[in-house]
Amino acid sequence: MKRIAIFASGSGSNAEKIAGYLTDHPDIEVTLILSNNPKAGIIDRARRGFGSDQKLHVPVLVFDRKTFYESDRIVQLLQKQEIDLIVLAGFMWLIPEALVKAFPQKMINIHPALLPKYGGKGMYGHFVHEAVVEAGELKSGITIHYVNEQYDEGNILFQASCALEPSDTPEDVARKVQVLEHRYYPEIVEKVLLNHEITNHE
Ligand SMILES: Nc1nc2c(c(=O)[nH]1)N[C@@H](CN(C=O)c1ccc(C(=O)N[C@@H](CCC(=O)O)C(=O)O)cc1)CN2
Ligand SMILES: NCC(=O)N[C@@H]1O[C@H](COP(=O)([O-])[O-])[C@@H](O)[C@H]1O
Repeated sequence: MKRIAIFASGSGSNAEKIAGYLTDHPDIEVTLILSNNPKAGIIDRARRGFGSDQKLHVPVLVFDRKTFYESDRIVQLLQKQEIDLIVLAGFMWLIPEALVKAFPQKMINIHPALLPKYGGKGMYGHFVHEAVVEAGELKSGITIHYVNEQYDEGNILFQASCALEPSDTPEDVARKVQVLEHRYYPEIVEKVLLNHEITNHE
């Protein structure tokens, strides 16, 4: 059984889609959800349960900055739980080097733009879509990549794009990008764990 830990800071719609997609999967389970935000929406989603019958209940761990950056508690916990893949799904802090090195090529992230453009520090959530609109881009999309020590610079696994209209607002872009996220992230997580081939949908 392959075991996944999901990190999320906010609403958790991607985490929920992944957990729902993998409910009753014969070879993969979502073992733990972790968040740096005690008010994150993912906490309520986990409390309600995942899957069509909301019967999948996944433990949630909330941690603070001191624990995350000044202790090895999170690394120790993930190693003890024999996590095979760490999935960042709207996690908003920099993963420290110790955690990156403890899980080499075993940590992926989804970014709501076509990297390498519109990535790096400060590029998260609506800031990304505002920059895309400001630049007059006529397409955006998603990038799923391995995580290294820097923001958004890990090897790219998958990209999918969507067309934009000149009249699109950042909110319109966010909606179009979220459709791609929910469509592809669960499948890419599964393919990474099962070593299945991944092809782009640009
Ligand atoms: N070591 C890594 N850590 C993280 C990565 C990564 O690629 N390597 N990806 C991010 C996710 N992300 C974009 O996909 C991202 C998230 C947040 C930020 C950012 O600028 N954060 C702010 C703090 C925001 C907050 O406290 O709410 C900041 O660092 O000032 C950039 C990119 C997850 N971690
Ligand atoms: N740079 C990181 C970043 O901006 N990540 C983005 O945060 C959102 C989380 O939504 P969710 O909480 O509903 O899954 C997603 O759009 C994800 O791509």
